[in-house]
Amino acid sequence: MQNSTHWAILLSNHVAKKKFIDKILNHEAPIELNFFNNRKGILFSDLAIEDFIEKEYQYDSIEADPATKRQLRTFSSGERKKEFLKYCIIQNTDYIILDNALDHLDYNSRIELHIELEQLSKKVSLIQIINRSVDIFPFIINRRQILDNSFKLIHFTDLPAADHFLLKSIPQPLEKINLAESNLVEMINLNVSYDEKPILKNINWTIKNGEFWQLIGPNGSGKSTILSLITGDNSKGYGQELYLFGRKKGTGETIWDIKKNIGQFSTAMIDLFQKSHTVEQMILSGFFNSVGLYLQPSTLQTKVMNEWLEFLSMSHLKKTAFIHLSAGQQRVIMIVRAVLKHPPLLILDEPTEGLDDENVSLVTQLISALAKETSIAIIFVSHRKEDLLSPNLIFELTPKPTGSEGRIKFQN
Ligand SMILES: Nc1ncnc2c1ncn2[C@@H]1O[C@H](COP(=O)(O)OP(=O)(O)OP(=O)(O)O)[C@@H](O)[C@H]1O
Repeated sequence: MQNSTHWAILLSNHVAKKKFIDKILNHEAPIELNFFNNRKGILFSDLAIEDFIEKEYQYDSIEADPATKRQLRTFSSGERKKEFLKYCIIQNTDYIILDNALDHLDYNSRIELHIELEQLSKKVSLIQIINRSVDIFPFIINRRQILDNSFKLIHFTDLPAADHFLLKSIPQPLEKINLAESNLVEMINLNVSYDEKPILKNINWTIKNGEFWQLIGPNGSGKSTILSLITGDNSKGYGQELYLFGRKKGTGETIWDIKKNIGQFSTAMIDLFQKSHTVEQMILSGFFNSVGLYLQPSTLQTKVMNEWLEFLSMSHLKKTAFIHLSAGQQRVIMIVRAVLKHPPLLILDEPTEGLDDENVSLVTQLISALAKETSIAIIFVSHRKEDLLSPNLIFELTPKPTGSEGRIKFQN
């Protein structure tokens, strides 16, 4: 297989990625890629993985790797990628489209996948679709970028990251949530196992007011599990030394007693919203903790919403449908929705995954401003080190056969 059959294509978030990928798979690739038009391909992407999980669930079957005796949904997000790649390889297609293959993978898994794909490139053509230029595999020499839905392939240039906002101060909340406790979360010797498989072992972690944490750990080390304990969504916290906002878990609190103190963002949350809502409706719904705006906002609430839009230099987009925003703008609006009330704790689960360089800059500037200008404690979960973000503390999970151990890796 000649190297000339491998392509890296950098897509801006303005490009309708699915449509572009479907064109290639349906033998309608643009001229430069017409090598693929009479060949059979398969898509390796998060969406393809989700479809696969749906199929396994529907038929109660194990399709990806029968040897594991486990359905794909029972794996962590990183583990799922590895399993699904094995499945793609055994389908023996002429080419594989790798859609943001490195997203959600930890550092070592990225290196492993890189080596594996370089080997694989000797047997099968690869089309790497990426949003971030740093992710391009060095062994792929054909590099192009696409900036809009004309799907025109142009030669690759580095786009400068733009400064978007931050000329003003973060808008203040209507009321401050005052907590007597400075320890927002306290875990003492916390253990979690699933079906007798130990996941977390003797975790000791205290999160205080205003701290900016990054939570790291390899795929499957238990990051999502820890977050679900903090948000009150995981029942494994009962009967353990887990204190959330000054109260021991399982002492008669409601889920709302916990959740009212937390703002949360994960990419999966975007799917919960009707995208036809306008930007202002999306932000205002944060006052009512509703998925959509069903109550009339007060004058003061509207004033705060306007202040946020001004802060973001997005006032002109107020009446725009959320769906028409760029992916980065959508995330910024979702994060604003989560922090309107300046909750004591903000949880950001991989907020930059899938974004292009320009939108990463937009989102990281907002997070950085929240960390610097407010007393909101932040837990930022990411496998990437973002240049614009400087968490004060890093909590690292290290997998062991007896369950992941946790430690503070960095403190400044
Ligand atoms: N409901 C469940 N039943 C059985 N096993 C589970 C369940 N939820 C998670 N696990 C397992 O617990 C381990 C930790 O998963 P978790 O999703 O917390 O890891 P993670 O660090 O967030 O991974 P990633 O970086 O890949 O997202 C994994 O081995 C996963 O397969």
